[in-house]
Parts: sequence; structure tokens; C-alpha cells
Amino acid sequence: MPPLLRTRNLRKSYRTGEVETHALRGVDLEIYPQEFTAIAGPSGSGKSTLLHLLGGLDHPSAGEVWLGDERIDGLSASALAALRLTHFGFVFQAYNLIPVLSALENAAFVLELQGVPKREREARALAALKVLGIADLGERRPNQLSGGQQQRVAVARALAARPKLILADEPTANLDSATGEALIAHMQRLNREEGVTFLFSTHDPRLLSHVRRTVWLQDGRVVGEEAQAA
Ligand SMILES: Nc1ncnc2c1ncn2[C@@H]1O[C@H](COP(=O)(O)OP(=O)(O)OP(=O)(O)O)[C@@H](O)[C@H]1O
Repeated sequence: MPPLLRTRNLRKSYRTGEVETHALRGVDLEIYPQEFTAIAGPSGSGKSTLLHLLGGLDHPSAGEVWLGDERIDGLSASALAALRLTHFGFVFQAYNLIPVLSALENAAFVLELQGVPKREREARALAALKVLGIADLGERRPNQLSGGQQQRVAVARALAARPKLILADEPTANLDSATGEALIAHMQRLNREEGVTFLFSTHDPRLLSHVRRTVWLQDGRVVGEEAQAA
């Protein structure tokens, strides 16, 4: 099976005034369909930067990103936006829920952008909330939900759009241990039963104990890899 996502010698530098930070220094990575994988490493090692580049949220300084057999690193902003809408689900802190929309409307939001008709998007959003065990909370706004429930709505929103891949940046950060474990169990079930590919960035040992593969980053380089039994 060919990889879903692939990078070749991926590099990213940020310039802030006179200071240049080399966040990624040549990363080669392949993510295959149905993986349940974490990018792990210390703070500042480049995990979020890597996830952003893989999801087409930013351009690399050098190197290549391939989605299937399409090279995506050089695409225009609008082409990347279209690609994100159809291929990727994001569970990122910076992409949190829209405060004035209910949980159901938030879960349906990407479908609205995709032009899915109203009745179908409500049915799919509700089905996604059900999968995450929060169908009864569909009417609530984000500020009426706990942190864990909000994270589940974010996963439901990603899922409802039926992406090939869900990219999740520290999805269990700030969750108490029971809520974190419940969210992990839901994502595992989606992975096993629906075949959704998950790629996380995390340093949460709870999540790391459940992934099947961990790619370790340090100073912008892959320094090791572990496979775990399912
Ligand atoms: N927009 C930016 N401008 C300047 N420097 C940045 C920017 N984004 C990230 N960096 C720097 O790039 C390096 C990698 O950051 P990144 O956020 O990818 O690491 P991380 O492993 O996700 O860290 P954390 O676990 O703390 O979230 C860090 O040194 C960071 O300060």
C-alpha cells in the first residue's frame, strides 16, 4: 500500500528579527493508511511545525510533502485550502470551536464549507456526535461544555467531514485522566472500526501508551521510532 502522506528532507526555518530558528532540519516520514501514530518529543522539537506542514497549513522552507501521488508543498494558498477541506480533519488548539454555534452546528461547520446540503450535514454531524458519545449535548454552546466535551466536538467536526486523515495537535492536553482516556478510546474505535488514520503530536504518556507507532523528534530531526503492539 502506498503512503498516504510522505515527506522528503523537510525543512522549516522561522525568522524573528535577527534570529533564525531551524524548527525542522530534514525530516523524512511516511504515514500509511489506518495508522494510529504519534509524533513525540520535547517542547520545541518541531512537532506542531511538522503537523502544520503535513496538513498544508504552511509552506516548508525546503523539501517535499506528498499526499498520495500529489506533491502539495508548493501549492497556492487557495489550492491548499481546497485540499484541506477534502482530505484532512484538524483537531488543533488554534482551530477551536466557534463560540456562537451549538455543538451540532460546530460539528456540521466543515460540511457547510464543503457545500453539503443542510439535512445531510445535520444527519452526519449528529452521527459524528453519537460516535463520540455526546449526541445529547448537541444543543449546547462550547462555553456550556467541559474541556473534554469540547475536544470531542472538535473530533466529531473533523470526523463528520470524512477525511482520510485526522491531524490532532496535543488532543489530550489539559484533559483530566478519565476524560483523556475516554477520548483516546473513542479515537481508537474510529481508527479500528472506521479505518480513520490518526496522526498526533503529543508528549502525553497516556496517549503514547495507546498509539501503535511513535516517531521521536528532537531539535527538528527524527531521532528514533518505536512500534507498539495494538
Ligand atoms: N511562527 C513561529 N515563529 C518563530 N518561531 C517559531 C514559530 N513556530 C515555531 N517556532 C519555533 O520553532 C521551534 C519548533 O516549534 P514547534 O511549535 O514546532 O515545537 P513543538 O515540539 O510543537 O513544541 P511544544 O511541545 O512546546 O508545542 C521552536 O523553537 C519554536 O520556538
